[in-house]
Amino acid sequence: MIRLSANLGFLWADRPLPDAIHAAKAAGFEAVECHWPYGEDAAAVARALRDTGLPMLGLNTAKGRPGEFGLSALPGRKSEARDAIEQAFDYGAAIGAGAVHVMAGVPGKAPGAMAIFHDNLIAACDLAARHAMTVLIEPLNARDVPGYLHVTVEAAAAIVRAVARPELKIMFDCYHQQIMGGDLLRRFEAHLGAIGHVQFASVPWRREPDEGEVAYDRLLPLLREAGWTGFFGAEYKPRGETDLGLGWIEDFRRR
Ligand SMILES: O=C(O)C(=O)[C@H](O)CO
Ligand SMILES: [Mg+2]
Repeated sequence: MIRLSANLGFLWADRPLPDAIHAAKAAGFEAVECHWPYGEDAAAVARALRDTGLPMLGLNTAKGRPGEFGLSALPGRKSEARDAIEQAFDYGAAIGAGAVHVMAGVPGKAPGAMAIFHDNLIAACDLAARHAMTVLIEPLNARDVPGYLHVTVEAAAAIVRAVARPELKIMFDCYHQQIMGGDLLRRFEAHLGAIGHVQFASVPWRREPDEGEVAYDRLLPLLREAGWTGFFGAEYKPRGETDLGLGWIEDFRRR
């Protein structure tokens, strides 16, 4: 059985987060995840999670200034990066989230960026160990986010190996990795042991998974057969009202 998580950074994004959590429950999702919930009252979010029984899988560290996509690999921004990591763990712990996605940012060719990211990931892993949470890093495709520190699952896996902490895992977003070379099943299998979450959306439009070049109704069962036992995060930008585009769920569940 495919277990689905609703990414509330995109789905029902026009609603306050507690309302979006209830909408996800009503639509049949079994978990939720979010992007940057910091403007929302954590107690209200925690209450909605309790009332619906949905786990909150994760949240992102702050993006920084417009266009930055994170702070954790940027030279000269250490205190902001550490504040963003602490903020994510504080908020995540308050709502019982499972993971923090530490966003690296777009250092381009800045010297030392990888070493800076490494140090910040160690700090994040220390917090994760204290809160029994996971740290995720997510390779983002180079077309949408030019200059992002790591754009392929292979690059993310090299970082995971170098940091060598059990708390650190990869967010394998099929949308980004299809754009960065495809061959999704084989690349997923090669890195399964290092993967901590999976997301999906149509390619190239990043909309509902019932369109585009990837047959997710077939791919997700194959990822499960390959050994993935976790949730699949629906992280797409709805074509219109979120509720009107959910027909794909029924089809996927039959698989
Ligand atoms: O963009 C993505 O794919 C993500 O999962 C992150 O939350 C960053 O927006
Ligand atoms: Mg993603």
